[in-house]
Amino acid sequence: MTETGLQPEALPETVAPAPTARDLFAKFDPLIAERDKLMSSGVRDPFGIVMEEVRSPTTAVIRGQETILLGTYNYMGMTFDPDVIAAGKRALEQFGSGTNGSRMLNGTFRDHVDAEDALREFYGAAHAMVFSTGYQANLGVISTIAGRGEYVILDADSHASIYDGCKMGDAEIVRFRHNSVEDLDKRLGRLPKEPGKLVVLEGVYSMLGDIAPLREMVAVARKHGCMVLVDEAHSMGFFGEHGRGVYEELGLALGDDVDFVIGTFSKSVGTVGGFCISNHPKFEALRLSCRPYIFTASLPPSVVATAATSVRKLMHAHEKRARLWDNARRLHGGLKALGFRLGTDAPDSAIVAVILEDQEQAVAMWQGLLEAGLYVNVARPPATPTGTFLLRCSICAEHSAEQIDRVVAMFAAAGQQVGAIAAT
Ligand SMILES: Cc1ncc(COP(=O)(O)O)c(C=O)c1O
Repeated sequence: MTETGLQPEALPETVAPAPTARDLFAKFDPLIAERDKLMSSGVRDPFGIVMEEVRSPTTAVIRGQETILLGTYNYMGMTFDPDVIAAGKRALEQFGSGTNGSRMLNGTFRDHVDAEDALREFYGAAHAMVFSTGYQANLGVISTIAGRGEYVILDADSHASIYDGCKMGDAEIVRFRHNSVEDLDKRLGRLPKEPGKLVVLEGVYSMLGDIAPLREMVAVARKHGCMVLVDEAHSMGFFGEHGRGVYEELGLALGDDVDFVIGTFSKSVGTVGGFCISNHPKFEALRLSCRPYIFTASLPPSVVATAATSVRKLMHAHEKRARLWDNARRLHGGLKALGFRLGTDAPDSAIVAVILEDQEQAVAMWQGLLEAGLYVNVARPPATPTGTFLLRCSICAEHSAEQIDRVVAMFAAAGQQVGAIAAT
């Protein structure tokens, strides 16, 4: 007798082999091969470099070496602001390290309400809603606002969070050619008149650092009866008189021209979190319907306290804004003079993207810069348009002119070494 009580002779003669699990990771083989290729070409950290020590908004220790940071989105250098740090410490001590719950349940603390007040002040807006990240803000707002039978119309070069927000919702998705007002007009003209439509734009597109022709885009969107959402992730703090973004810079108004502004705390604000602001009278209904707002824990009070302090300081950061633009012009001019092809002709963005021929050249130059003590971002498809390989620099108001000059010299040496520019 066996343990189960079956006689051995009662077992079927052949036992079908237990099915083995189909390996769901097989589809990742090409990615793994690419990672191995990168590593064999000398890239030590294909999953991102490690910041061993960060000493200021513009310097860190990477691979044991003091390195200039030119590839973070710390545009306004708020991460080491003493008032911001003090606010975080106060909230940490007062409320503990986390909220343990959703904003809808136990996760709204006084500092969350205060961060939303700070955003309303900053934008002069009626409503503000804080999310755990900017990614979730796009995911939640786009997927909730544009529903079944309606349309969401987006720029082909939109950020992944915008694409994912569209995919998560039930609306029909229509893409138009990057920054093309004519194409937007043409595509909107083909859609039925009745259904609700949401046009989603970005103030600054983060790969090439180019600015959207928002005035013309909004005029076209309104002509076709569309609502407009603008993601100002890469412009908040330094575009427009109050630092509200490209829409403010171009003289557009919240409400009349733009219905929703999406932003993030992870760039100029210098912490983490996302938000949406609006003057729409029914905006607060999103708190009851937006899944990425409801079904996740709220940000720790220390994080939203740093955000609120930073946002209020950014309202008056006129000197910092001026320094950031000086730095942007200095870097743009320096790299252009060396003969690099840049993402935009005009120095009107805090992102300066150097366009390279291929992945090998981009990776080799990125490595050369890192070894010389400079960190920039390397970007390639699918994050960039097909066939575009970039070394992306993002400027900080706290970079000194001397640091920018050193950066230009490092680009000259590394660019000559890989043949991206002619040797002098
Ligand atoms: C245009 C844009 N929107 C949204 C986000 C997401 O922001 P967060 O880092 O807060 O998730 C990013 C981040 O890179 C972005 O570039």
